[in-house]
Amino acid sequence: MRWSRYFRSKEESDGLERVEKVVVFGGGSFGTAMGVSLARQNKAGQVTMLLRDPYLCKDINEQHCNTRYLKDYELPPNVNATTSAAEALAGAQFAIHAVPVQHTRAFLQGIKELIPPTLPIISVSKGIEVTSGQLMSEVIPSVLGKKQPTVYLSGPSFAKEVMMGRPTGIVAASKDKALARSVQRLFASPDMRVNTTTDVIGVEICGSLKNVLAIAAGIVEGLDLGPNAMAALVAQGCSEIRWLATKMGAKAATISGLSGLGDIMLTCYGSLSRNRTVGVRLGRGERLPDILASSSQVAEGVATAAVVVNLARKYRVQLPVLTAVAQVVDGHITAEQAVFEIMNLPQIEERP
Ligand SMILES: NC(=O)C1=CN([C@@H]2O[C@H](COP(=O)(O)OP(=O)(O)OC[C@H]3O[C@@H](n4cnc5c(N)ncnc54)[C@H](O)[C@@H]3O)[C@@H](O)[C@H]2O)C=CC1
Ligand SMILES: O=C(CO)COP(=O)(O)O
Repeated sequence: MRWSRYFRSKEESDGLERVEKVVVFGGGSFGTAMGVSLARQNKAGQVTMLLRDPYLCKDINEQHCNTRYLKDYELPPNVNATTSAAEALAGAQFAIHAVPVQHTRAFLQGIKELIPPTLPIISVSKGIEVTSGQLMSEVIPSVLGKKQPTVYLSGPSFAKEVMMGRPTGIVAASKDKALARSVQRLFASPDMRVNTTTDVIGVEICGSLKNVLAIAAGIVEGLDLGPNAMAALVAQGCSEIRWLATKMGAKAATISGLSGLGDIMLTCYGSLSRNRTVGVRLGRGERLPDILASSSQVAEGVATAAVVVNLARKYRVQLPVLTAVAQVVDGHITAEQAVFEIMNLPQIEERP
């Protein structure tokens, strides 16, 4: 970066050091990690997490530890937690929304009277609401109104790595360019690079579908099919995501960027992925209800898989891998049958 640009961006970031309070909706691993990332670089600011569980609040406030989701990490002193939405929202200048997609509507409906109409909501949740087929960029405005400022933050970013301060690159997507730049400056740090884009749909659909593809990658791992199969599967999955995302209006640069290819690679190959882990266990022959019952963390791809079938129909695209995941998840076929069916599809010419 040229020095002149460095100093310009420094000036802008100094402005955001005046952010005194950020509220985090949801006290799981990613809400905590992103809140901590902000708290570390702005020690004079306050990060307040809004949780449902008073015992977890007590641990966060007294032991400075999220004992349920990230028990191996100490939280900075300027991170606190409350179960009171009024207390959490009072004076907040940004809200990070990290409640799982399927619970977002009910959660926001419950607190919407307390959310100021000018408060920017930064959604980090990745998935599609099953009941409506909507992305977060549709769900949030449908509850809070179209005028609520919103940004969608996505990209390859495991919560634990963010907690460890490892270098991470993400994308802030908003139709409001100035707001996307504010969020870029808010999160940018020596550990975190943040790109901006106006391609909200691209960022959101890639972030949602990569979770479904990661389940497929886990299945290949669990069935021990080997690296040839894994590479073929991930390449096919990338094509399917590109076909659907393009029809939905996503830009090519988004699909090949951090929130597309970047997050596909992380989630399909990274052992920290919950979606991939669900796939590994399915591939090893475990039943989905048992897998879900034994995990306290959300794997958004399980719910999103169900919606993919409708999207394939609506946008008239064939998505053999992604729809096979849906069939395995809903118990129609086993993981072995899915592999057999995909391998026995007609041989084809490469498609653009
Ligand atoms: N963990 C990660 O590495 C990353 C997660 N994400 C996304 O962030 C979102 C949140 O994920 P995590 O924090 O990892 O999940 P998590 O499973 O660690 O925690 C989920 C949190 O949501 C809360 N919650 C669940 N149902 C709720 C309800 N009805 N009302 C209010 N709160 C509720 C839980 O109590 C918990 O605090 C997901 O959409 C995920 O895809 C995005 C990037 C990375
Ligand atoms: O979205 C993620 C990383 O970018 C996290 O993936 P999992 O939800 O599969 O753990």
